[in-house]
Amino acid sequence: MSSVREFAAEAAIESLANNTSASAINVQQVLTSLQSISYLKLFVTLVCVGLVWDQISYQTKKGSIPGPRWKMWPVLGPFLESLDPKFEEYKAKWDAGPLSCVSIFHKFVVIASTRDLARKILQSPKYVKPCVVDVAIKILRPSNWVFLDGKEHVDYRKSLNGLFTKTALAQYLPSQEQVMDKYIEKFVSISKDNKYEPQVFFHEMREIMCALSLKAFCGSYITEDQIRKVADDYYLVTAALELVNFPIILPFTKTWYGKKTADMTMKIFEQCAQMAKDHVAAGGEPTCVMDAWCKLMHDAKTHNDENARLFHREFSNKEISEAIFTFLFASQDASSSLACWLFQIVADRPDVMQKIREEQLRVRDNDPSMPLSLDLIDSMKYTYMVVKEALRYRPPVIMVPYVVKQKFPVAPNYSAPKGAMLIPTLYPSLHDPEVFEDPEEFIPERWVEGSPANQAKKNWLVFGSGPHVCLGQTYVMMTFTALIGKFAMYSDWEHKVTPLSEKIKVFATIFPKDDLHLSFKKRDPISGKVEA
Ligand code: HEM
Repeated sequence: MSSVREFAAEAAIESLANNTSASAINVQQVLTSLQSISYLKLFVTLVCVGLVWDQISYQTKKGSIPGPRWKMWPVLGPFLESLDPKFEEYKAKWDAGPLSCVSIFHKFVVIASTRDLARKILQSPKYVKPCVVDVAIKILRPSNWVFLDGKEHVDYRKSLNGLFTKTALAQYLPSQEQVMDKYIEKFVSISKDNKYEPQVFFHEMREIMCALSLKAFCGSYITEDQIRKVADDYYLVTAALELVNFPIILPFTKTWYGKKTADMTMKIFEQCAQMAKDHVAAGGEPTCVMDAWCKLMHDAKTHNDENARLFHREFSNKEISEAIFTFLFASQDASSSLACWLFQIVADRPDVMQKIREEQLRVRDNDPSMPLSLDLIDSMKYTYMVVKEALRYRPPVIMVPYVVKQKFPVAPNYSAPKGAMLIPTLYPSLHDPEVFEDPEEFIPERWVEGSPANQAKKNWLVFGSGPHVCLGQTYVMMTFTALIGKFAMYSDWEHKVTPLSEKIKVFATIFPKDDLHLSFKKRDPISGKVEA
């Protein structure tokens, strides 16, 4: 350390010595003062310079937008708050102004709370790209398509869109219906074991969502044991990818367990991908996403149109497994959030439950055993509106973090600096009183065709907008309409309302703060008789 100080002193002397003779006197002074600085003084000086620099940098980036006057914790900022995010604190930020800011560690974060600013950001791939925590790249692997940007991303996305069209989704329905039937039985059985006393159902909701996704993605190639294992362990991936996490994967930490789970799951997906390739090569019809992908590759060999050209190369098992993992990753938390709110709200609103039941029997001509199909789901207009309203009322994804690639003139009076995190918020536009009368009320009928809500397409930001708009949105609407319809016919569930039921807990997405207390009983869909 002392040699560093001496070197600094000598360097200072050398450069100054080249100047005038007046400076030569100063050289002596500088040398003397540098040599007399104690280690402690040097350290304190450096810290002070760092802190002042940190504040100046914050003020420059902040400009005129609302945010803490000073970085309260000069370096840490509201790091501790971000470890335990509170919905009310986010809401206060959105209410602070169309743009507001905060600083966490060295990261400067700008939050955009209006519909138009959110849309502008989501639709400006020239200036921004999705922001992921460092550890996500390690867990999802750097080779994953989801990290592509610009044209490369757009091209890859085109090849995936075909897996989630309505026609493609219809092929996955039979396997999904099996899962729905199984879980109706399972939820009743769990409740029976607990003497039909309401109990926490948060974990069960996550499990059914995982099982539904895995069946849709991998069909019969994934075994019941594998589904159970992935469903049991998946929360380790969510925990590893929290916004604030240690960027290096150390053994036995959250991120280490998350990576282990992700690797285990992708290994299973790789095996399934090979089975799907074999099935399609043998002339089999698609029954899951993997089959559909292999079929597109297979059919592309004999076609040369624009769509077929996207599949003129062989996607490896590893590549397919990584992409399928991103589908699970993107769907699991958001779908579980929607499931929790939907089951809670429908139980709390007997009028809504009754209308769903009436419709479910009507569209099936009073034959509850009629299998799910695209046309059948399309005819469930009221049930669809219930799902849509649940998504508006409690949008699972409230904000989507992006990172600024180059200085972005996001508003006439403000440019977001390169490297800043820019977060468009989705919640405020879905609770905008100008568009949604009584926005804090759950009103499925607001979505009837031609209504103001239905016409305000720009406010429908539940699934984002622009090049990264949710790939699974049609899947979500179809799956949940079918799911809540079947549960309403074949089961009767009770929700225990607690003071925390309507309060929002933020855990990647949003959940009822009391973790949802439910109890399910078997119900005869025709007579409506409930088993005691
Ligand atoms: C209720 C359930 C869901 C909600 C609320 C939701 C919402 C979102 C949102 C807000 C985004 C970011 C959009 C943007 O940046 O503009 C997104 C992206 C994405 N979602 Fe979903 N999602 C849900 C379920 C699903 C499901 C089931 C799948 C897969 C089957 C899926 C696949 C994806 C993918 C792959 C992306 C990234 C797309 C890209 O970067 O090109 N999501 N989703």
